[in-house]
Amino acid sequence: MTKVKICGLKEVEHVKAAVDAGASFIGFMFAPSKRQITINHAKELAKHVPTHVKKVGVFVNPTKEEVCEAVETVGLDFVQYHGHESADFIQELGFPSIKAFSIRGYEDVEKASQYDVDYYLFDAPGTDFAGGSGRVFDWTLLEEATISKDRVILAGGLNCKNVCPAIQQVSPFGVDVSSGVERDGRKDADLIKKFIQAATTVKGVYI
Ligand SMILES: O=C(O)c1ccccc1NCC(=O)[C@H](O)[C@H](O)COP(=O)(O)O
Repeated sequence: MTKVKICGLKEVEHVKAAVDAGASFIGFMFAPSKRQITINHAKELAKHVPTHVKKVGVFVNPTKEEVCEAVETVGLDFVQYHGHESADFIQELGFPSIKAFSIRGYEDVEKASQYDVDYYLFDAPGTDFAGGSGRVFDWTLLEEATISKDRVILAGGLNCKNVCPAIQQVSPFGVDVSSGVERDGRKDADLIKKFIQAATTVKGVYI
C-alpha cells in the first residue's frame, strides 16, 4: 500500500483527521512558508500523533542547531531537507532523513544518487517558497531514476483526482501533499480523508 505524508499541518483538527484517515507521515513546516509554525506549536500538535505515524520536520537550509532543537523538542522521527543541503551536512547530523529535490529536468533527478538518505522526495520547483507550490512536474523524468522506488516519495501538485494516476505511473513508496488538501488556504479534513482514501486504495506496480 502506498504511504501518505500530509504536509504543512497547523491545526489539531487536521492532525487528527490525517491520523484517523491513515496517514503514515505528518509534516511540520519550520522554514519560511505560509504553513510555517514554531517549534513549540509543533510540540503541541505532536501530542495528537500516535507513535505509528511518523512526525517529519521540514527545513530549508537550516543550521545544525535549528534541526537539533526541533528534533529534541518535538520528538521528530524524520528530518526533511528541502533546500540545498549537502550530503555531508545531512550525514553529519545523522537523523533519519528525507531529501527533497526540485525537478526541472533529468539532471535534478540524477542529483539524488549523491545522497544516502532514507527517502528521496521528488517535488515541483517552488514559486514563492522552496516548496508547497501546488504545481505538478513531469513524472516521466522519474522513469530513468536509479533510486529504488521503495525509497521514493512523489510530491508536487497532487490532489484527490491525480494521485491515483500518479501512483500508477510512478509506483512510489509514498506520496506527499500540501496544497491539494487545502480549501481557501487552509487544510480541509474532508479533502485529507479523500486524498488518503484514494492513495491507499490504488495499486502501484512495485508495491
Ligand atoms: O509547503 C510549503 O509551504 C513549503 C515551503 C517551503 C519548503 C517546503 C514546503 N513544503 C514541503 C512539502 O513537503 C510539500 O508537501 C511539497 O512541497 C508538496 O507541496 P504541494 O505541491 O503544495 O502539494
